[in-house]
Amino acid sequence: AASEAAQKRWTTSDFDVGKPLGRGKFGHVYLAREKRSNHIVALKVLFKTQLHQSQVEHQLRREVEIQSHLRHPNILRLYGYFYDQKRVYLILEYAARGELYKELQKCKYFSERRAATYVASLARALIYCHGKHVIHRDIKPENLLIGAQGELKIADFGWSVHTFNRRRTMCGTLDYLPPEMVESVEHDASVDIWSLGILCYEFLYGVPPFEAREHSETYKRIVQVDLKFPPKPIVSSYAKDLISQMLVKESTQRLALHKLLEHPWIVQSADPSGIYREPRSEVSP
Ligand SMILES: Cc1cc(Cn2cc(-c3c(Cl)cnc4nc(-c5cn(C)nc5C)[nH]c34)cn2)no1
Repeated sequence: AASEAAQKRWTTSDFDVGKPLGRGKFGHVYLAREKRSNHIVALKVLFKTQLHQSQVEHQLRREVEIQSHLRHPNILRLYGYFYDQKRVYLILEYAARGELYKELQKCKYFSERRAATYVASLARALIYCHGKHVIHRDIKPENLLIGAQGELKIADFGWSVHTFNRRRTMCGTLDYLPPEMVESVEHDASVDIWSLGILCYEFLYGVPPFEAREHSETYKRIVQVDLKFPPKPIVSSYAKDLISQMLVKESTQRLALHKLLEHPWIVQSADPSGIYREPRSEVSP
Protein backbone atom coordinates (compact mmCIF):
# COMPACT_ATOMS: atom_id res chain seq x y z
CA ALA A 1 0.00 0.00 0.00
CA ALA A 2 2.84 2.34 0.87
CA SER A 3 4.58 1.92 -2.50
CA GLU A 4 1.17 2.20 -4.22
CA ALA A 5 0.55 5.45 -2.28
CA ALA A 6 3.90 6.77 -3.49
CA GLN A 7 3.19 6.18 -7.21
CA LYS A 8 -0.63 6.64 -7.41
CA ARG A 9 -1.89 9.75 -9.22
CA TRP A 10 -4.07 11.32 -6.52
CA THR A 11 -6.85 13.86 -7.16
CA THR A 12 -9.24 15.73 -4.84
CA SER A 13 -12.00 13.28 -5.84
CA ASP A 14 -10.08 10.56 -3.95
CA PHE A 15 -10.88 12.38 -0.69
CA ASP A 16 -13.87 13.50 1.40
CA VAL A 17 -12.55 16.82 2.70
CA GLY A 18 -13.70 17.84 6.21
CA LYS A 19 -13.12 20.68 8.66
CA PRO A 20 -10.13 23.03 8.44
CA LEU A 21 -7.41 22.09 10.97
CA GLY A 22 -5.16 25.10 10.59
CA ARG A 23 -3.81 27.73 8.32
CA GLY A 24 -0.33 28.74 7.27
CA LYS A 25 1.20 31.44 5.10
CA PHE A 26 0.56 29.61 1.82
CA GLY A 27 -2.75 27.87 2.48
CA HIS A 28 -4.77 25.65 4.80
CA VAL A 29 -4.76 22.15 6.26
CA TYR A 30 -8.00 20.14 6.23
CA LEU A 31 -9.09 16.92 7.87
CA ALA A 32 -9.78 14.46 5.04
CA ARG A 33 -10.64 10.82 4.44
CA GLU A 34 -9.26 8.83 1.53
CA LYS A 35 -12.40 7.20 0.09
CA ARG A 36 -11.12 3.73 -0.85
CA SER A 37 -9.21 3.01 2.36
CA ASN A 38 -11.23 5.25 4.73
CA HIS A 39 -7.82 6.38 5.97
CA ILE A 40 -7.97 9.72 7.82
CA VAL A 41 -5.29 12.21 6.70
CA ALA A 42 -4.40 15.88 6.93
CA LEU A 43 -4.60 17.52 3.49
CA LYS A 44 -2.33 20.56 3.20
CA VAL A 45 -3.58 22.79 0.38
CA LEU A 46 -1.13 25.44 -0.86
CA PHE A 47 -1.81 28.12 -3.47
CA LYS A 48 0.63 28.18 -6.39
CA THR A 49 0.35 31.96 -6.75
CA GLN A 50 1.50 32.54 -3.15
CA LEU A 51 4.25 29.93 -3.45
CA HIS A 52 5.44 31.61 -6.65
CA GLN A 53 5.29 35.15 -5.18
CA SER A 54 7.43 34.04 -2.21
CA GLN A 55 9.73 31.96 -4.44
CA VAL A 56 9.48 28.96 -2.14
CA GLU A 57 8.65 26.33 -4.76
CA HIS A 58 12.18 24.86 -4.41
CA GLN A 59 11.70 24.67 -0.62
CA LEU A 60 8.37 22.89 -1.07
CA ARG A 61 9.97 20.44 -3.50
CA ARG A 62 12.69 19.73 -0.94
CA GLU A 63 10.10 19.37 1.87
CA VAL A 64 8.23 16.76 -0.19
CA GLU A 65 11.40 14.98 -1.32
CA ILE A 66 12.83 14.79 2.22
CA GLN A 67 9.69 14.12 4.29
CA SER A 68 8.29 11.47 1.93
CA HIS A 69 11.42 9.36 2.49
CA LEU A 70 11.53 9.64 6.29
CA ARG A 71 9.94 6.88 8.38
CA HIS A 72 10.06 7.49 12.15
CA PRO A 73 7.37 7.46 14.89
CA ASN A 74 8.26 11.05 15.83
CA ILE A 75 8.26 12.44 12.29
CA LEU A 76 4.95 13.28 10.60
CA ARG A 77 4.52 11.07 7.52
CA LEU A 78 4.09 12.61 4.09
CA TYR A 79 2.20 9.94 2.08
CA GLY A 80 2.11 11.72 -1.27
CA TYR A 81 1.23 14.87 -3.14
CA PHE A 82 -0.64 16.07 -6.20
CA TYR A 83 -1.53 19.39 -7.81
CA ASP A 84 -4.12 21.03 -10.08
CA GLN A 85 -4.26 24.33 -11.94
CA LYS A 86 -4.10 26.54 -8.83
CA ARG A 87 -3.05 24.44 -5.86
CA VAL A 88 -0.50 21.93 -4.55
CA TYR A 89 -1.83 19.27 -2.16
CA LEU A 90 0.29 17.41 0.41
CA ILE A 91 -1.22 14.22 1.85
CA LEU A 92 0.04 14.18 5.44
CA GLU A 93 -0.38 11.97 8.51
CA TYR A 94 -3.16 13.28 10.78
CA ALA A 95 -1.88 14.07 14.31
CA ALA A 96 -4.99 13.52 16.41
CA ARG A 97 -4.06 15.72 19.40
CA GLY A 98 -3.09 18.79 17.38
CA GLU A 99 -0.42 21.44 17.69
CA LEU A 100 2.08 21.36 20.55
CA TYR A 101 2.44 25.14 20.84
CA LYS A 102 -1.27 25.43 21.73
CA GLU A 103 -0.75 22.84 24.48
CA LEU A 104 2.30 24.82 25.74
CA GLN A 105 0.30 28.09 25.72
CA LYS A 106 -2.47 26.35 27.70
CA CYS A 107 -0.10 24.88 30.33
CA LYS A 108 2.24 27.95 30.30
CA TYR A 109 5.13 25.49 30.80
CA PHE A 110 5.53 21.71 31.07
CA SER A 111 6.52 19.49 34.00
CA GLU A 112 10.10 18.19 33.89
CA ARG A 113 8.80 14.69 33.11
CA ARG A 114 6.80 15.95 30.12
CA ALA A 115 9.63 18.21 28.86
CA ALA A 116 12.24 15.45 29.20
CA THR A 117 9.97 12.90 27.47
CA TYR A 118 9.43 15.26 24.51
CA VAL A 119 13.13 16.25 24.30
CA ALA A 120 14.22 12.58 24.30
CA SER A 121 11.79 11.66 21.50
CA LEU A 122 12.89 14.68 19.45
CA ALA A 123 16.54 13.71 20.00
CA ARG A 124 15.78 10.20 18.68
CA ALA A 125 14.00 11.67 15.61
CA LEU A 126 16.94 14.02 14.94
CA ILE A 127 19.49 11.19 15.32
CA TYR A 128 17.46 9.37 12.63
CA CYS A 129 17.40 12.48 10.36
CA HIS A 130 21.10 13.26 10.81
CA GLY A 131 21.85 9.60 10.06
CA LYS A 132 20.25 10.28 6.66
CA HIS A 133 22.22 13.54 6.26
CA VAL A 134 19.06 15.59 6.77
CA ILE A 135 19.08 18.62 9.07
CA HIS A 136 15.71 20.12 9.97
CA ARG A 137 16.90 23.68 10.77
CA ASP A 138 13.51 24.85 12.01
CA ILE A 139 12.80 22.97 15.25
CA LYS A 140 10.29 25.10 17.20
CA PRO A 141 6.93 24.53 18.98
CA GLU A 142 4.92 25.65 15.90
CA ASN A 143 6.42 22.76 13.89
CA LEU A 144 5.52 20.06 16.42
CA LEU A 145 2.29 18.07 16.53
CA ILE A 146 0.91 15.52 19.02
CA GLY A 147 -0.24 12.07 17.89
CA ALA A 148 -3.20 10.07 19.21
CA GLN A 149 -1.11 8.39 21.94
CA GLY A 150 0.47 11.69 23.07
CA GLU A 151 3.67 11.18 21.06
CA LEU A 152 5.43 14.14 19.47
CA LYS A 153 5.66 14.47 15.67
CA ILE A 154 8.09 16.77 13.89
CA ALA A 155 6.25 18.37 10.96
CA ASP A 156 7.06 21.00 8.33
CA PHE A 157 10.39 20.13 6.75
CA GLY A 158 10.12 23.32 4.72
CA TRP A 159 13.52 24.50 5.94
CA SER A 160 15.24 21.12 6.05
CA VAL A 161 18.19 20.34 3.77
CA HIS A 162 20.39 17.46 2.78
CA THR A 163 23.71 18.45 4.30
CA PHE A 164 25.44 17.98 0.94
CA ASN A 165 23.93 21.19 -0.40
CA ARG A 166 23.84 23.51 2.62
CA ARG A 167 22.44 26.99 1.98
CA ARG A 168 23.45 30.05 3.99
CA THR A 169 20.35 32.23 3.63
CA MET A 170 18.47 33.21 6.76
CA CYS A 171 15.54 30.95 7.58
CA GLY A 172 13.04 30.38 10.41
CA THR A 173 12.27 32.85 13.21
CA LEU A 174 15.28 34.38 14.94
CA ASP A 175 14.60 32.91 18.42
CA TYR A 176 15.65 29.41 17.48
CA LEU A 177 18.65 30.21 15.25
CA PRO A 178 22.13 29.34 16.58
CA PRO A 179 24.97 31.88 16.37
CA GLU A 180 26.45 30.38 13.18
CA MET A 181 23.14 30.75 11.30
CA VAL A 182 22.46 34.22 12.71
CA GLU A 183 25.98 35.17 11.59
CA SER A 184 25.30 33.36 8.26
CA VAL A 185 28.38 31.20 8.40
CA GLU A 186 28.78 27.52 7.53
CA HIS A 187 26.40 25.34 9.56
CA ASP A 188 25.82 21.59 10.04
CA ALA A 189 23.58 19.14 11.89
CA SER A 190 24.59 20.71 15.22
CA VAL A 191 22.17 23.57 14.47
CA ASP A 192 19.37 21.15 15.41
CA ILE A 193 21.09 20.46 18.77
CA TRP A 194 21.07 24.20 19.52
CA SER A 195 17.35 24.51 18.55
CA LEU A 196 16.49 21.46 20.70
CA GLY A 197 18.23 23.24 23.61
CA ILE A 198 16.12 26.36 22.97
CA LEU A 199 13.01 24.18 22.83
CA CYS A 200 13.92 22.40 26.09
CA TYR A 201 14.28 25.80 27.80
CA GLU A 202 10.91 26.98 26.41
CA PHE A 203 9.20 23.71 27.53
CA LEU A 204 10.41 24.38 31.11
CA TYR A 205 10.07 28.20 31.35
CA GLY A 206 7.34 28.95 28.78
CA VAL A 207 9.52 31.41 26.82
CA PRO A 208 12.67 30.95 24.67
CA PRO A 209 15.92 31.98 26.46
CA PHE A 210 17.00 34.89 24.25
CA GLU A 211 13.57 36.48 23.70
CA ALA A 212 13.70 40.30 23.58
CA ARG A 213 11.48 43.14 22.37
CA GLU A 214 13.68 44.01 19.39
CA HIS A 215 15.12 41.63 16.75
CA SER A 216 18.50 43.36 17.18
CA GLU A 217 18.40 42.61 20.93
CA THR A 218 17.58 38.92 20.36
CA TYR A 219 20.40 38.75 17.78
CA LYS A 220 22.91 40.13 20.35
CA ARG A 221 21.73 37.77 23.11
CA ILE A 222 22.08 34.76 20.76
CA VAL A 223 25.60 35.53 19.56
CA GLN A 224 26.68 36.26 23.15
CA VAL A 225 24.82 33.15 24.38
CA ASP A 226 23.35 35.37 27.11
CA LEU A 227 21.73 32.39 28.90
CA LYS A 228 19.93 33.15 32.18
CA PHE A 229 17.70 30.85 34.26
CA PRO A 230 14.86 32.73 36.06
CA PRO A 231 14.19 31.82 39.73
CA LYS A 232 10.61 30.78 38.82
CA PRO A 233 9.46 28.22 37.86
CA ILE A 234 11.86 26.09 39.88
CA VAL A 235 13.83 23.85 37.51
CA SER A 236 16.27 21.09 38.50
CA SER A 237 20.01 21.71 38.11
CA TYR A 238 20.18 18.58 35.93
CA ALA A 239 17.81 20.25 33.43
CA LYS A 240 19.84 23.49 33.51
CA ASP A 241 23.04 21.49 33.03
CA LEU A 242 21.64 19.79 29.91
CA ILE A 243 20.47 23.11 28.42
CA SER A 244 23.89 24.69 29.18
CA GLN A 245 25.63 21.83 27.32
CA MET A 246 23.43 22.35 24.23
CA LEU A 247 23.45 26.15 24.00
CA VAL A 248 27.19 26.40 23.31
CA LYS A 249 28.44 28.90 20.73
CA GLU A 250 31.14 26.60 19.33
CA SER A 251 28.95 24.14 17.37
CA THR A 252 31.46 21.27 17.70
CA GLN A 253 31.28 21.56 21.50
CA ARG A 254 27.49 21.09 21.74
CA LEU A 255 26.35 17.91 23.51
CA ALA A 256 25.96 15.16 20.89
CA LEU A 257 22.40 13.81 20.59
CA HIS A 258 23.34 10.25 21.58
CA LYS A 259 25.07 11.72 24.68
CA LEU A 260 21.89 13.71 25.43
CA LEU A 261 19.98 10.43 25.72
CA GLU A 262 22.45 9.33 28.45
CA HIS A 263 22.25 12.64 30.38
CA PRO A 264 21.04 12.10 34.01
CA TRP A 265 18.10 14.51 33.53
CA ILE A 266 16.82 12.50 30.53
CA VAL A 267 17.56 9.11 32.13
CA GLN A 268 15.79 10.19 35.34
CA SER A 269 12.83 12.18 33.96
CA ALA A 270 11.95 11.00 30.44
CA ASP A 271 9.34 8.28 29.99
CA PRO A 272 11.23 5.59 28.01
CA SER A 273 8.21 5.04 25.74
CA GLY A 274 8.57 8.62 24.44
CA ILE A 275 4.89 9.05 25.28
CA TYR A 276 3.77 11.55 27.92
CA ARG A 277 0.66 10.34 29.77
CA GLU A 278 -1.18 12.80 32.06
CA PRO A 279 -0.79 11.41 35.61
CA ARG A 280 -4.16 10.68 37.33
CA SER A 281 -4.08 13.85 39.49
CA GLU A 282 -3.40 16.22 36.58
CA VAL A 283 -6.43 15.07 34.59
CA SER A 284 -9.08 17.85 34.90
CA PRO A 285 -12.26 16.56 36.70
C1 LIG B 1 -0.88 25.60 5.60
C2 LIG B 1 -0.38 25.10 6.92
C3 LIG B 1 -1.02 25.05 8.16
C4 LIG B 1 -0.09 24.50 9.02
C5 LIG B 1 -0.24 24.23 10.46
N1 LIG B 1 -1.09 23.05 10.62
C6 LIG B 1 -0.73 21.75 10.69
C7 LIG B 1 -1.90 21.03 10.90
C8 LIG B 1 -2.03 19.57 11.13
C9 LIG B 1 -1.33 18.59 10.42
CL1 LIG B 1 -0.25 19.04 9.13
C10 LIG B 1 -1.48 17.23 10.72
N2 LIG B 1 -2.30 16.82 11.71
C11 LIG B 1 -3.00 17.76 12.41
N3 LIG B 1 -3.88 17.59 13.41
C12 LIG B 1 -4.31 18.81 13.77
C13 LIG B 1 -5.27 18.99 14.83
C14 LIG B 1 -5.86 17.95 15.52
N4 LIG B 1 -6.67 18.52 16.43
C15 LIG B 1 -7.52 17.82 17.39
N5 LIG B 1 -6.64 19.84 16.36
C16 LIG B 1 -5.78 20.15 15.37
C17 LIG B 1 -5.45 21.53 14.98
N6 LIG B 1 -3.74 19.78 13.03
C18 LIG B 1 -2.91 19.13 12.15
C19 LIG B 1 -2.93 21.96 10.97
N7 LIG B 1 -2.41 23.20 10.75
N8 LIG B 1 1.01 24.19 8.34
O1 LIG B 1 0.85 24.58 7.08
